[in-house]
Amino acid sequence: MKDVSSSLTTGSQVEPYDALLVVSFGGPEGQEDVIPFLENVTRGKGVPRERLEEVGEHYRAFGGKSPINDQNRELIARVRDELARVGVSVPVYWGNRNWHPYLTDEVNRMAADGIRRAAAFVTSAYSSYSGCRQYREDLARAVTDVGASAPRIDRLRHCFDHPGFISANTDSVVGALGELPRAAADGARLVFVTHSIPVTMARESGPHGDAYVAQHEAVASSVVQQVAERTGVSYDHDLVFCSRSGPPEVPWLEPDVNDHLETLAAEGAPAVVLAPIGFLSDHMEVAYDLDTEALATTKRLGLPAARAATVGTHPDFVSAIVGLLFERAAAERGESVTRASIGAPGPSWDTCPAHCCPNPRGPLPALCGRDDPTNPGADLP
Ligand SMILES: CC1=C(CCC(=O)O)c2cc3nc(cc4[nH]c(cc5[nH]c(cc1n2)c(C)c5CCC(=O)O)c(CCC(=O)O)c4C)C(CCC(=O)O)=C3C
Ligand SMILES: [Fe+2]
Repeated sequence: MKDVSSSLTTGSQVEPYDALLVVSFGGPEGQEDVIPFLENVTRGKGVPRERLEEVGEHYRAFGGKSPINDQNRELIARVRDELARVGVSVPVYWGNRNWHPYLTDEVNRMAADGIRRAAAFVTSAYSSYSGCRQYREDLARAVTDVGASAPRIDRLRHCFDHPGFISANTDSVVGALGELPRAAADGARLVFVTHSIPVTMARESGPHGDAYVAQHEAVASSVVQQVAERTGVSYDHDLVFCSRSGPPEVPWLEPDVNDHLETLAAEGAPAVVLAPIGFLSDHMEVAYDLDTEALATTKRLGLPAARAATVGTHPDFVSAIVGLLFERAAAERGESVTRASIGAPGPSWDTCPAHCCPNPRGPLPALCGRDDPTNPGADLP
């Protein structure tokens, strides 16, 4: 494996890029932001009113402030530190889909700063319409809104398979095992948790379908293996889902984490670790759906439980982001790169194939795919 992050340090490591753009979901910063934020998220999505009110209450209970923006500020600070540490000077920008700083405003700022070509790190590790193409549509809209002065933007590949993402998650699981009562820890079940999505969205995810679940299963088994190497214990594990939305008649991925905890308790599991591998930081889904709701379920069941940390600003995850930037830059310079990757699906791809993660409501312009007319490698359907 070519370690691009430790080679000689000059700005040339990021050529042809002159900026890194972190692209995220965004979240409200106070009570008055909650409704407009939720309107942004759910516009045209057919989310029932009762669900919206319920989720609004989750935000209200936290003072109307989602943890996600502060987490992103912290992540960006650590990425800047890491770039400085390896001697690379490149500006880092931040734009969101659903809240300030909005992507279009940030791309405008990049254009004003003279940025010509940027690499985008999207804070979503896996393939799905919500986590992949929808961000590519957001980028297309931002670039169109800004017009001719907008930079060209390349999205960095999904990070689910990156060794730094896997090892950061392993560290978190080992840490959580250490919080369990000693007698119960060795028999603990590792319960990996991610965001539920509609079954049809899961079926159409990735270049050949079914990528969303396959990628999570691969991460879960890589982490289980690394945990076994570190602790000497081979833990049983499951993949479960949280934060189901949508109308009740539309099937979403199951089992729900709370239902699964009931099952484990009935089977006599001595303890559980909840490992939120589907979330890169402590989003509202983690703060509410896991730390509030699922941990209340374990308490009611008398099941000892610990929640593993999200990768957040773990140093391995921060250097994974910088590694992905250097890897892609080298590939764009025409150098041959070995992609750092762990797990059965193999390294994720730079440019999405034409029908990857389709929009369930019909096609919209999207950057960074083979069906993107602005992409020099376009291979239009
Ligand atoms: C796959 C996936 C990710 C992971 C990838 C990624 O990170 O992008 C993700 C992230 C997030 N989802 C978030 C919040 C919300 N998601 C909603 C609704 C939905 N999510 C969906 C999927 C995903 N969502 C889907 C299929 C819907 C139904 C509506 C639709 O088809 O789009 C709703 C509306 C209410 C509701 O329906 O629950 C809210 C408020 C926040 C911010 C949290 C915070 O504030 O800390 C984050 C990071
Ligand atoms: Fe969501």
